[in-house]
Amino acid sequence: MEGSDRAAMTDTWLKKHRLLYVGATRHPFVLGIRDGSVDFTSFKRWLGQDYIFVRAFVPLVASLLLKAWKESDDNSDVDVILGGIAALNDEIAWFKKEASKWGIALNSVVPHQTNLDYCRFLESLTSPDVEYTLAITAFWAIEAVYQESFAHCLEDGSKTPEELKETCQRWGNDGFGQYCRALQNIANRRLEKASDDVLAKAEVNILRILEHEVEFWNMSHGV
Ligand SMILES: Cc1ncc(CO)c(N)n1
Repeated sequence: MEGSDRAAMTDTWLKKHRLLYVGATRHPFVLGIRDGSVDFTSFKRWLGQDYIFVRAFVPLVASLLLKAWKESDDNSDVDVILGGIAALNDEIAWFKKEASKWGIALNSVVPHQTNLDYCRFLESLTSPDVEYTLAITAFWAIEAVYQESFAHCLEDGSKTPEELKETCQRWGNDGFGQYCRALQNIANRRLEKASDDVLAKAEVNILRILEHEVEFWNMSHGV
């Protein structure tokens, strides 16, 4: 593929895999939050499982910071990822507060198989053998799905229940949107210079992530 076609590789992939991307970001669970029909039992199931997922996100972002520091040609990558670590620290504190509001004992939540499968995938990305380009592209895709999903629940015309607005704000706010775009810019810059082999792997990872995200929402619905 010619260099010019790679300028925004992530956009090319999202267009190419549009159906799957829409499946991950406009899932019935998300649409249920947006139209107010969501069942709070599903929401609580999601909250407990996502706390487990977010904890498994910590080693991934830590490994990413190390890779950026060692491999990146641009210092500001480390700053962006460090911002992600700070956000994750807030997020974990927020999960604890939110769980107590809903009467969920986080320590006794049993991880669902779907969640374990996704966490195992995250763990595979923490390996030092995984190139920085692959890890940052995957990290962007994971964050982008939540940003796009929850921002949709805050758009004009949405009927998101008051109790769920804070959750939607967490990932749907403009600051998180800017952070996702910063990750996407890093991914695009790296992908532009990547070998065909890395490009092919990065695309496969994005497909896997979108599939995992659909399964994760399905799990919240109890299907
Ligand atoms: C399942 C899942 N995907 C993405 C994110 C974004 O951080 C999250 N918290 N949980």
